[in-house]
Amino acid sequence: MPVPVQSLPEWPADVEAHPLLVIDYQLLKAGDKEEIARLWKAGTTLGFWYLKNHGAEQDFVAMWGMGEEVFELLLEEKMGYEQGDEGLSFGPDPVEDVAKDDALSYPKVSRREYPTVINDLMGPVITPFVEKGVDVSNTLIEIFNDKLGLPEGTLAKFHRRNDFSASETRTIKAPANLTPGKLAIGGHTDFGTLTLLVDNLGGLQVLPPGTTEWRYARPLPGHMICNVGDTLTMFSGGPLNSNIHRVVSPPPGSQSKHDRWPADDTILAPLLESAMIFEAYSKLLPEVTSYEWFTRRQKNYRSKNHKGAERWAANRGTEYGHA
Ligand SMILES: O=C(O)CCC(=O)C(=O)O
Ligand SMILES: [Fe+2]
Repeated sequence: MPVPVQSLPEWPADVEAHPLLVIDYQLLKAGDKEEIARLWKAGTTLGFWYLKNHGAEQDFVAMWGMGEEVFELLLEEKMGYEQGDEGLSFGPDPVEDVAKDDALSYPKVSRREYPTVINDLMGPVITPFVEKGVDVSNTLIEIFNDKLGLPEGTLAKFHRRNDFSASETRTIKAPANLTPGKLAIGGHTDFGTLTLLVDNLGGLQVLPPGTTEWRYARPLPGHMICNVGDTLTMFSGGPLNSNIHRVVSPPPGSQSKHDRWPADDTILAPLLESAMIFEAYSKLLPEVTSYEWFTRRQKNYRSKNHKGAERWAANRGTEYGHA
């Protein structure tokens, strides 16, 4: 039987973690200028921050439980719902991805079908998590819009709740007691506008800008870890930082004895409007739509599409400042 999240071992005292700014969602909602300035600082430096008081704390627990049920499915059953090699990642491979569009329209199918176990958990677990994720993302996006000096609603136009996008919720399992020193996920940047991450155990590491040492970003109970994705870096012309990160396994200390369950809600879509941003952006990156950006990266992850040594670069993001 899995150990309840509330009883998991705490972060080991002898393992150092990188401090992230803690941002209070309720203060952001209330328009608190200092908190908004701290969010901007987090977004333009490391590009990672904690978010507290977001109201989704119980949904975290439900999502981790959802992972446990789904990953008990036989592989053959899951492969019947495989994502394919065309560049979109909804479906099990070997993570469980559910499109935001399907979670919000359930029981109407918008993008694809899912195994019964997912359908059964859509209403009670997945849809409420996605609803909250979309609300949080849209609040953060509105603040960044303002701080970037864009006309009101500019970024929002590219993140309309009911417009199709590559936004999805993703659940990944890293089983307990893995061989130490392995990378669960290699160094990468995220595709989307924002990622909202809910980890039950450690493993996530960031490479702070201008340094060469990977540092743990430890999960804090009840907090999301939010990060800027490639799309927001591109929209902003550079200042909002989609920072490189990775996941090492197993989790540190006695946490290593437990299955690791990250779930995240990733939001993606395109933009370009303010003259200031446009100029900075055109120096940084050639013009590309979010669909092209996402599908290029996702497609080139797939082993069927590997073409020798150049495949690694083919699925990279903004790590090297170019597309
Ligand atoms: O598992 C984690 O903590 C991070 C996962 C991640 O980086 C991703 O899904 O893009
Ligand atoms: Fe990531």
